[in-house]
Amino acid sequence: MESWLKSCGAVGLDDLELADFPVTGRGVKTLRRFTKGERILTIPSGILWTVEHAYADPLVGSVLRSARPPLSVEDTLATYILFIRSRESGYDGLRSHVAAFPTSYSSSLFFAEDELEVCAGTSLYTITKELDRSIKDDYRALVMRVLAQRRDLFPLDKFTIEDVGVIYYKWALCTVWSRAMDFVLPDGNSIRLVAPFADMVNHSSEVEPCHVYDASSGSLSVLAGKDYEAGDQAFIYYGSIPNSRLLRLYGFVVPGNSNDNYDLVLSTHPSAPFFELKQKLWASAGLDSTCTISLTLADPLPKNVIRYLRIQRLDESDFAAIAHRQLAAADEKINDSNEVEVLRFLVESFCQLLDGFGTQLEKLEEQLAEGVYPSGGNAWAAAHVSLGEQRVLRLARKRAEDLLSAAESESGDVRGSLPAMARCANCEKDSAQLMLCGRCKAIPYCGRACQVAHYKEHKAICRAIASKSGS
Ligand SMILES: C[S@@+](CC[C@H](N)C(=O)[O-])C[C@H]1O[C@@H](n2cnc3c(N)ncnc32)[C@H](O)[C@@H]1O
Repeated sequence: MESWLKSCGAVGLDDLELADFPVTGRGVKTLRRFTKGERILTIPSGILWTVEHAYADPLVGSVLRSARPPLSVEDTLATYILFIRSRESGYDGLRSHVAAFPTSYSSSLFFAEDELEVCAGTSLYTITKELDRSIKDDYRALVMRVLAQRRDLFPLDKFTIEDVGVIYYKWALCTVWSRAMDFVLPDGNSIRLVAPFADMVNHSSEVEPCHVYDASSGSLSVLAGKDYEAGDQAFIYYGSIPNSRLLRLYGFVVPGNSNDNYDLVLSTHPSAPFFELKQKLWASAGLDSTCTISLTLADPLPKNVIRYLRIQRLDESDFAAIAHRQLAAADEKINDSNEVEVLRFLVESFCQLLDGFGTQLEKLEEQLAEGVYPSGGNAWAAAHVSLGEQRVLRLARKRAEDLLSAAESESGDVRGSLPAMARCANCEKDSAQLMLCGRCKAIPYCGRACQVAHYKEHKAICRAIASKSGS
């Protein structure tokens, strides 16, 4: 591959070589000192893998171009890679690059059931399962749209025998996910490319972003993201990516990843009361009736979550009261009861989400410390994804609990003392004989039967309040 790259004008290969390193596996070794910012490697336009290059291919270009509906960028690249891989002659340079791709990947897509189970409750768990299903459908659609149209270019034994084909297709997708680089062009469009040899450079969060695409020449360069001594591994920065995404796309995790997050999906059914009015309010607050908000370690409870819920939980009397004023950003609380309701709902929701994790945070930490999951293995990586998401959610819950305490004391709705004429939380009957839940001492019931009937709904918030008050 190196001689092909040099003959095509690649610059920098004499000062670099491929080598095996602990943790990252194969990577690029520097053979001399480099100062931060210095150019290490340039791969010229002609030998990059892009959609344009695939479209320009004399054999397969027109097939890819004419697919209807058009193929996605990743399907175009994956199909082109599969096509090159299947050639027995010609395309020597590209074939030498394909021959250097890993033969298997450690993306969560390839995890055994019990390995994936370790991160049950995470977004990775759900997405991986969905992806596994959708890849089979996508492959069938690809066969119909492209592969079966030209058996001469896509031979049956390598492409269209269902099980074999799906395995090849998954491999090609993982190749694109783990090796492609994305850039925004000066005209605002974006480009996804795979650059031979530059795609051998591993990720480190300790280097500055240092791979650049020159739109005028169409070449890809890697600069030194820090100072290197001869013999050091050269790195690039793949991006601020949480472990869930790293594991799905690249097949590795960074323990204690500061980019870990939890994608909170907020949605409201269109049959909900006042849905259209609420939809307008969400739009004026820059939100949508269904939105995904990323909770992060740095900002575990973004304002948009509360903005969304303030609007979602407006009732008839709120609408009457706010009709005369603009509720544009929902930045300020709407009224005391709405605020308390929003925050109680949030605390409860976070408790339920946390309850949904297959293995709780403390248990995972204990298992990792005891070496239950072999370091660097699939289950170990899945455990780190779960840890990251649970840590973010716990911070979010704590933030919501603190806000709830403040809102309750402001509104006079302080837990622990029964307001006059309070109602049973289950049957909502007024009663002078109400008793409080013995554990959280916050929620009133008219009797044991109602307390038992309400337990399923109550248990999450009960646990949260009780753990906060130490009972
Ligand atoms: C762009 S390729 C880099 C070259 C790759 N190591 C190879 O041998 O082809 C990306 C893949 O390298 C590995 N990798 C990159 N950075 C890593 C890191 N910091 N820790 C562990 N594996 C890493 C992952 O397998 C990832 O999918």
